[in-house]
Order: sequence, then structure tokens, then C-alpha cells
Amino acid sequence: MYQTRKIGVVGQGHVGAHVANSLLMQGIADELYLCDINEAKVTSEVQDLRDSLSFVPYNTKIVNCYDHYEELACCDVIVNAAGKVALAAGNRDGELFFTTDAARSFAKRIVDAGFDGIFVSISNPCDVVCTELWHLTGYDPKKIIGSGCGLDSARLRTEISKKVGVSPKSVDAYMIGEHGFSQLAAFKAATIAGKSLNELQAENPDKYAFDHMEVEELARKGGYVTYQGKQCTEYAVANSAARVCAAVLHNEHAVLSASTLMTGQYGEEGIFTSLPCVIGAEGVEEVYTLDLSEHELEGLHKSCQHIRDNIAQLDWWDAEAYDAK
Ligand SMILES: NC(=O)c1ccc[n+]([C@@H]2O[C@H](COP(=O)([O-])OP(=O)(O)OC[C@H]3O[C@@H](n4cnc5c(N)ncnc54)[C@H](O)[C@@H]3O)[C@@H](O)[C@H]2O)c1
Repeated sequence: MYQTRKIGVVGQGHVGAHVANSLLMQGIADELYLCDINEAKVTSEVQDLRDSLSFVPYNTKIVNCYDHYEELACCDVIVNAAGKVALAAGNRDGELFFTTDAARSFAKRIVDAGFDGIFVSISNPCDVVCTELWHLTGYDPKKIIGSGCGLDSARLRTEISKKVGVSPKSVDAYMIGEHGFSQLAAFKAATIAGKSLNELQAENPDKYAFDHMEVEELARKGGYVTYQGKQCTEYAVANSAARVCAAVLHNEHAVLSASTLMTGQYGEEGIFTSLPCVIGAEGVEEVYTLDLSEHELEGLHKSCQHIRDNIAQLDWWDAEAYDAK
């Protein structure tokens, strides 16, 4: 029997609206359910997307849900892009109180309405909001996927590509840890054609030797290069979220960098952060650990601590924990 693929998007700002457009352009969903607390904004976005229907590859039903979050319970995937990006002008942590309050306003409502699909959460600080979605609702953590360092890993691949002259798609390298300034490049485990960057550098230094710290910093700060001229980032993050949605809806078992619950990896647990994950219809199916240098491991622990320090600032955290009873 024919089954429709339904995706909800909460937040119709720069990111959420571009996620919806990217999904529409690629024909990833049959039905899009769009929410925003700003009724005029969501109404405009729905109209604009519907006006595209004569030009995109597949017909797509587009539903204006305004702030009726329960209408998203029927979705296979819900993307969270609710936020206020102006608060993240100098640091993503600036949105901590806003985005966690936003998620508090809808997460339980959606789960209580019977949602059984996959959350893809983009809002910053991404790892805190993902941990919150799990903490507030008791939802299966495998079904909560943070966009996390997906975009940062793409930036890292592009920067390595610029240095060594190989397509970013042929570079296997990850930014890991917090989607924020404490993230780090896992260079020891980075490969091209199955060979580590160190091995390639020893074989052909003219082509493969480059300053790892410089490239890591370019990947870490790339978002703020984009932010500087237009006070947001939108295209790449939307495409990376659409990529995760496609991996879920096509049950791809694709290896993508995503923020996921730590369950003992490198001794870390109880928070979401980014490592390479296998993503399919059930969400995160497997989490890979990478062979890290001592310096990288130390950086990862610091990054996890930063996420914990942010969570510790939320005075409602313990009182609002999910209670299975
Ligand atoms: N993880 C990443 O890689 C990444 C990249 C870029 C942006 N972001 C984050 O994505 C989020 C959205 O960014 P943006 O540029 O679209 O921000 P924006 O300020 O342009 O738009 C946010 C939208 O969310 C809506 N909103 C706020 N609270 C809501 C609620 N409770 N329910 C429904 N809608 C609500 C607002 O009305 C607004 O339309 C931010 O938190 C931003 O930091 C993450």
C-alpha cells in the first residue's frame, strides 16, 4: 500500500524555512507540516512553498500548523529549528535559555500526542537541546538525532580538500564533540582512500602536508564566517538536515556525523554529543568510536564538560526530568 512520508518542521526562521525548501526541492517528503509561534511568518512560508509546486519534481502537501504542535504527531520525522539566532551572534551558547525554553513548550506535547518518529534537532546549543528532548520526554534516545557536527564535518572536509586537492566527498574526516567552539577535528582517524592523513603526508609531503591546527580552526569557525555577512547560516545547515531526513526515510544505514546519546564511549555518558553514527529508519543504529590521539581525547572530554556546564545553568533541569511512573 502507498505510504506518505511526512516531515514536520518547528521554527520557520532562516534555518527551518530552508529545511522545508530543501526537502521540497529534493522531493524527500510527500507532506510537510510547518509550525512557528509567529503565525504571519509560517503563513508566508507556507504560501511561498506552495507557489513552488509547479516547479519542483514532486507534488507535496504543505500544512500550516502554526503553534498546534500536536498536529505534527503523525510525522515520520520532526525537525526542530526553533530559536532566536540573533542571540547566537558571538557564541551559540547565547541561545541556551531561549531554545531550551522553546523545546520545553512543545517536546512533551508532541510526544504525548503519540509521535513515534524521529526527531532531528538543529537548534543551538544543539547538544544541550538534544539532551533536553530526551531528558524531558523519556523518548527513545536513538530516535533523537542532533545535526551536531554534521555541518562542521562537511566544513572540515572542504578545508582538507582545499589543501590536498581531493574532492570533499572523498575525504573521510570528522569534527566531533560539542557543536560549538569546543568541537575538535579527529585528525588521527581521518582518511582518504583508506589511508590516514599522516600516512599520506609521509608518502607525499608536497601534496598532503598542511597545518592541522589551521584547518581545524577554519572548520570550527566556518559558521561564523557565514554568519558575519548575513547574521545567520541557512543553506548548508538545511541541506545537512535534509540529508539526515533522507537517510531515515530511505533506511539508508548511512554513516553521518550526528549528536547522539553517549552511553560509555570514551567513558562519557548521559549527554548528547557528536560522533559518526549509522542512521536509518530507527534513528541512530550504531555509534562509532574513532582512534583518537591523547590530545584529541583530552579535547573531547573538555568538550563534553562544556555541554554539562551549560546544562548545569538550567535551574528547572532536575525538577522537570521525565518520570516513567
Ligand atoms: N546545528 C547547526 O548546525 C545550526 C546551524 C545554523 C543554525 N542553527 C540553529 O538553528 C536555530 C534556528 O536558526 P534560525 O537562523 O532559523 O533562527 P531565526 O531566529 O531566524 O528563526 C527562529 C524561528 O523559530 C521560531 N520559534 C521560536 N520559538 C518557537 C517555538 N517555541 N515554537 C515554534 N517556533 C518558534 C521563531 O518565531 C523564528 O521564526 C537556532 O537555534 C540556530 O542557532 C543550528
